[in-house]
Amino acid sequence: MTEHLVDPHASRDLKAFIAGLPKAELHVHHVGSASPRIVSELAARHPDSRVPTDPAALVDYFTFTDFAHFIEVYLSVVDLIRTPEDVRLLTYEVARDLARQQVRYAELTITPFSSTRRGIDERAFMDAIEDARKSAEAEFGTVLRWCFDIPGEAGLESAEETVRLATDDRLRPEGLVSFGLGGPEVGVPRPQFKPYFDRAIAAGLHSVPHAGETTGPQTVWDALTHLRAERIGHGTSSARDPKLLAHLAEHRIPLEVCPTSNIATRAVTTLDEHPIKEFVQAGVIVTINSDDPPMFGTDLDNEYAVAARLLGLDERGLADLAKNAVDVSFLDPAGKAGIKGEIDTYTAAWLDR
Ligand SMILES: O=C(O)c1cccc(C(=O)CC[C@H]2O[C@@H](n3cnc4c(=O)[nH]cnc43)[C@H](O)[C@@H]2O)c1
Ligand SMILES: [Zn+2]
Repeated sequence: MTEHLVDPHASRDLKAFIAGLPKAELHVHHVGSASPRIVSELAARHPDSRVPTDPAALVDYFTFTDFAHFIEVYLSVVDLIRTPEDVRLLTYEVARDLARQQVRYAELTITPFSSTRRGIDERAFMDAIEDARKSAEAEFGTVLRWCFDIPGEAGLESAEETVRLATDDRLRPEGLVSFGLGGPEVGVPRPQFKPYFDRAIAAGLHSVPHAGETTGPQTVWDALTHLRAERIGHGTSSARDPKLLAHLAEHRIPLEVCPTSNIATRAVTTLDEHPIKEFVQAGVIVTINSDDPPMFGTDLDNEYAVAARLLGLDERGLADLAKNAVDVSFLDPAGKAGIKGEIDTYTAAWLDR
C-alpha cells in the first residue's frame, strides 16, 4: 500500500465538501477493501500466511511492482478469508468504512469462486454476505448490492462456477445485480466468456466487465460486443481509440474510473497522465471509484479529490460526478431519486453557508 495518496493539491474546503458529499461507489472490490486492521487481524488468525500482521508493515507489502504482483498480493489476502464468519466480518466492516465516507450506495464486486474453491461452503458464503448487507443497511444506512465476477485467469471452470452461483435460484443472493470479469487481462481474451455472460444477462443481471485496464482498446470493444457490457471497469486504454471514445459517448456507456488504482498497479504512469480528462472531453460518462482502497493507499473521498484536480472541478462539478454514479447504478428509481435529492440539498446548503 503506497502511502495514502492524498491529493495535496485539493483545497481544504473541497476536501471538506467531499467528506460530507453523499456518494455512490460502483467499482470497489470485497477482499480488496479489507482495511489494514481487518487484514492484520485475519493474518494473526492464520500464522501460516505471509501477509504481515503489523498494519504498518502492510504499507510495504501493498506496494506493487506491476499488475501481476498486485494479483499475487491480492490472492494472499484472499487466502486469509477462510470461514463464513471471516466473510461476514469483512463485509460488515467494508460497509462501515463506506458509510464513514457518506457512501449511501455501493455495488461491491465479489469473487465467490475464489472463496468456494478454498473450501467455504457456498450456502454459508451467500448467507454471510446477505447477513452483513442487511445489517449494514439497518445500522449504517448504506445500501449494498453485489457484482459477482469471474477471475478470468482462472479460466472457464471459474466462469461456470460463477454463473452457476449467480443464477441458481436456490443460491443467488437477493442483493445480486450484476456480473463481471476481473483479474489479469493479458492472455485472457474476453470473447471466450460470452456464453457465461449470456446466461447471466438472461437471468436479469447487468454486465460490467473489467476491460482496457492493462490491455488495449480491443479488449474494451470485445467487452462491448461479446459481453454486452453496460458499464466498463476502468476502460483506461479507450483514450487511445477515438472511435471507441465516440461509441462510448454516443451509446452512454460509462467508464468506472479508478485513478489511484491505475497508478498503484502501474497501468498508468502518473496521475497527470491519466486519460480521465480525455474521457470527459469526448463526452464519455465517468464515475469515480477506489477499486481496492486500502491496497492502493486511498479511499473514495481521495479519489474525488484527485478527480477535482485532474478535471478542474468545483463543488457543483463534484456533485455532478456523484450524481453520475447514482444515475448509472443499478439501484431502483426511488433509491436513485433519494440520493440525488440528498446530493442537491447538501450542495445547495454548502454553497449558501
Ligand atoms: O481465486 C483463484 O483461485 C484465482 C486463480 C487465478 C487468478 C485469480 C485472479 O486473478 C483473482 C483476481 C481478483 O482480483 C480482483 N481485482 C481487484 N481489483 C482488480 C483490478 O483492478 N483489476 C482486475 N481485478 C481486480 C478481481 O475481482 C478478482 O477477484 C484468482
Ligand atoms: Zn477492479
